[in-house]
Amino acid sequence: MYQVLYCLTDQHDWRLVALGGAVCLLASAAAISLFHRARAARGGARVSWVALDAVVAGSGIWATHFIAMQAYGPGAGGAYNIPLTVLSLIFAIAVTFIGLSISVSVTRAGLVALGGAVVGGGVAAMHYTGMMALEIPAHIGWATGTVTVSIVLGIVLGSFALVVAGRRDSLAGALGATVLLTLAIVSHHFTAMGAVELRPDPAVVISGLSIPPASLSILTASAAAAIIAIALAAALLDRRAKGELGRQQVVLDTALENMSQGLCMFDADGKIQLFNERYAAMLGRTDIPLAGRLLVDVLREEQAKGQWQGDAGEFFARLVADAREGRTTSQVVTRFGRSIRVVNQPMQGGGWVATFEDITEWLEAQAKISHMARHDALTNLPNRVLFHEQLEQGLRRAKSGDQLAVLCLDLDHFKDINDSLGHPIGDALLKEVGRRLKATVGASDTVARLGGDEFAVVQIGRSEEAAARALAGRLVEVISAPYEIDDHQIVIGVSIGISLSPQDSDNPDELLKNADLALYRAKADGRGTYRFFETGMDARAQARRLLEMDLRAALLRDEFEAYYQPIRDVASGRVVAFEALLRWNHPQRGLIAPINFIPVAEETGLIVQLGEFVLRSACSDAATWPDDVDVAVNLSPVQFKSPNLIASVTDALAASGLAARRLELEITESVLLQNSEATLTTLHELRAMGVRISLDDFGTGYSSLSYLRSFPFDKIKIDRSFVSELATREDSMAIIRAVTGLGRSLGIVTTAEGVENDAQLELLRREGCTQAQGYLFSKPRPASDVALMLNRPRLRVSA
Ligand SMILES: Nc1nc2c(ncn2[C@@H]2O[C@@H]3COP(=O)(O)O[C@H]4[C@@H](O)[C@H](n5cnc6c(=O)[nH]c(N)nc65)O[C@@H]4COP(=O)(O)O[C@H]3[C@H]2O)c(=O)[nH]1
Repeated sequence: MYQVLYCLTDQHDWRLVALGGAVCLLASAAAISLFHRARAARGGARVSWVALDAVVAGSGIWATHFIAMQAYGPGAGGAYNIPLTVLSLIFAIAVTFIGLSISVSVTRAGLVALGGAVVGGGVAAMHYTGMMALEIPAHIGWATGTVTVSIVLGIVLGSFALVVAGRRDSLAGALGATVLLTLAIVSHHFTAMGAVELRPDPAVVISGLSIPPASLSILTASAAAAIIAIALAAALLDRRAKGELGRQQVVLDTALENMSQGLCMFDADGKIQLFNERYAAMLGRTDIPLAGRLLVDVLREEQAKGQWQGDAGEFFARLVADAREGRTTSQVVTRFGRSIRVVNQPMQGGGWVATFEDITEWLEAQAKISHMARHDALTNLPNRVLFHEQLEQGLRRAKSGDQLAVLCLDLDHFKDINDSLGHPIGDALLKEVGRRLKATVGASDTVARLGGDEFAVVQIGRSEEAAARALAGRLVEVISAPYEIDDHQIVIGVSIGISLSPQDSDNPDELLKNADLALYRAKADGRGTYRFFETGMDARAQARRLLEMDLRAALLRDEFEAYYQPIRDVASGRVVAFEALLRWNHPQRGLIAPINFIPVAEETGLIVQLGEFVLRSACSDAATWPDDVDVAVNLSPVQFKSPNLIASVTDALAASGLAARRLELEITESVLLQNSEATLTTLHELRAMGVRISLDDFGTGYSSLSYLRSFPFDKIKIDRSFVSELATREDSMAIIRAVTGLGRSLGIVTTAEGVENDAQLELLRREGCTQAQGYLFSKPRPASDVALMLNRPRLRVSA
């Protein structure tokens, strides 16, 4: 130590030492700056930066050494061997290049230090080669211990210098590293110089291949100038790079702050490295310091404020572990009433980026879409899709003991309301029906609208027939109560079909189908009622479907024919008219009576075509009869719903040339039951054409008498059930008496149907009945038999 101090103070020119130190500091600063650039670069660019760095550092070490040697008094008389001087420069640059290459490409502090040690070794290699180049008239000896210390100093301080430089690219880091590298070079040099032991020997000859100190001064000055130039260029480049970096930073900041998502970047330890304001705002972390903090500390702080629940440590550890194992995780969390989707994406080299997206509106829209897909828009009741799911769910529960009933509901003649009062009223009615249904069923039952005027109910947990029956009865009653919609009083009935689980099936589709079949039955049985599913309904429905297909084919194949039954004047016995009765000449089944196909024809609408056929046939047949013989044709209620009725009557009359007064149309009370306003208008129009209107099957309805007031009928036809019971039931006699009396006083013709014997005819004559019709005179017969029926008073031959 003393030796080194002595060497410094007594053997060196301080001004030159200061100059060497300055050159060394400058070169170190440039070297560290270039080291940072090299670390930031990749591939070929990095190699170039390292090479430049090695040239600057190597030249700096070399220049420092030779400037310091100028300051070394004992060496003043000597010269420098050229090859060794050059070799020392090559050593300085080459070894530094190796050391820098190591430190630049690694992150582990140990390896960075190794690179620094190599650089320190380079300083020593340069120094001792440079000393070997010194040629003075003396022998140079070395104090081994001091030599070792000088090498260790260079290596250790060199390591420190690069470790500090590698830690971070900051001004403080750069300054620290510069000082350490300068110290490494300077301390090595002067310690090594302290190890020199000169033994003067004038016999030592200076070789011819040496450079005099004056020339070396020029060389070292050039090297120093080159270093300064390179240092300036590096500083400039550094500045430009920093400027570019700054601009990129601004762009990045702008992008980050204008993102609709929140973003936060964490390092491998879970420390917050970067975040945007949206992140802080979304998670309510605007008043908490975030930058550089461990996420777990932030969470704990929030927890203390009551803004975060859970085990912060465990949550944090899981996040760090997921990132370490390269797992991308995603979850939806709720913060301040908002739903936020968080995605944690691991980064290469450790750490993760978390993005936060507010998906509240998106989730709401999703929920709305899913609601719309499973609910009916008008009534907001579950639709067929959801109903099916609920039914399945109910059945699953039923399997564990509970039982259930499916009720299918259909509003009676809803189409009439829609057609006559308009769709807005129809819609309002459906809504109200839905509301009433919901209000009537039990809390655990479900109501759905399956479409149109079809509703369904699942009664859960109570499958006994009695419970389903009670509910169905209640529903019929509740739905049938009058509705007040937009100043319209509406009355509508409902038909209900019921199937039970597990009795009828435990399969949702089958239960629905069975309830539907039962509904079909309820409708066929007169509507406004409910029916339970029974085995065999399926077969009946199947038979109906076959019949429907058969009917359509029969229409095309012309298998229908009008038969005629005479109607006689009771007083004179004269045939005054014939009633047209439809028959189906089935190729396999023979002659089929209307009771077997008219209901299906009415349900399917085929009755309109059939009715037109009968009208045409009856009119053209009647046109061939005597002028005083009329023809009566039955009209179905369904035909009154068709807008073509008036036109088809007009056409039939026109085509046949039959006088309208000879045509009699028979309608039943059920025609007047439906949309009476429109029906009455049609009836009046027909009447205005000269056609006569009869009220058929009188006495079988609920308020036959009241219908007589609603329209001025030309004829009342007393139902054959009263005639057949004339002799046995007094009330039948009383009814016939009342009807004939009523007819007389109103000036309406009365016709008794189903007269089968003389006794009945005699009683009817006594009561003043105008006309009679029945097997007593003839069964319905084909048109070809009309002449026969006109000429013979009684024709018992059956048809
Ligand atoms: N037991 C008994 N029955 C008698 C007697 N006299 C007549 N009948 C039957 O009573 C029915 C009278 O016709 P309806 O009441 O209008 O009842 C008709 C009518 O409502 C309907 N119908 C028949 N043809 C047509 C048609 O062309 N169009 C429409 N819409 N309905 C028709 O089918 C019903 C049944 O017709 P049919 O089977 O031909 O039955 C006829 C006739 O054969 C009798 O003395 N004893």
